[in-house]
Amino acid sequence: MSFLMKNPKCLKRTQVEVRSLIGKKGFLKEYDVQNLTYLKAVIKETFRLQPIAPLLLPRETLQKCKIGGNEVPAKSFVYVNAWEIGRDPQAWENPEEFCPERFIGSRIDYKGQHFELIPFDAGRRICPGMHIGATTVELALANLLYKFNWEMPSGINEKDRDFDVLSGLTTHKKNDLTLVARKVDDYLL
Ligand code: HEM
Repeated sequence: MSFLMKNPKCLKRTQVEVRSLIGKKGFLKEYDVQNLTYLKAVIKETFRLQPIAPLLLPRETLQKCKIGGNEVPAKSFVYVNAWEIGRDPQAWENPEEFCPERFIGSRIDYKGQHFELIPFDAGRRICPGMHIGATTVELALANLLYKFNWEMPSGINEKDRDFDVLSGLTTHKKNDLTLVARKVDDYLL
């Protein structure tokens, strides 16, 4: 929601997609979100810019090895910086820009096959809850956008919408995102 409030055109496009696909159905179920291409792209773009575990989980090397040409002694802690990888200019065009469109028609996904996008990590220890995690986020966002129109409270302006996070293994917003939700009458949907 923070990224969408900062990018009203993306908010509008996501909302139009959700409402036109779901029509007057009243509530979205898990199987509905499979057809929400743009909303899925919004979530991928959010995972790219703001991975929930920015350094994934640390690993300890069992024996000395080489990573990217560097000698790493045995019993070293190794961190993979998913946050930095998601903003790598060699992998992404305009990496700092929130642009869900970059995923439309792209094969890049977060399922561990594309190392430029690894919010759930990759390989043997990839998050086993990846599908339920992503679906839960998709479903919650889709229903929030379906049922409500969203506005900034009066007196809050552009510069108050920050992306500061608290330090920790997982990302939590430092300052709450406070929004005004206006319920859309069913007959208007
Ligand atoms: C959007 C939601 C989620 C994200 C971004 C996420 C991300 C991650 C990441 C980055 C790891 C560390 C992988 C590693 O480097 O070892 C992990 C591990 C794990 N996640 Fe998730 N996760 C999410 C939701 C869930 C859910 C819903 C469940 C359970 C229902 C779950 C269960 C686990 C478990 C059990 C591990 C440890 C796996 C292992 O050590 O082999 N996750 N997750």
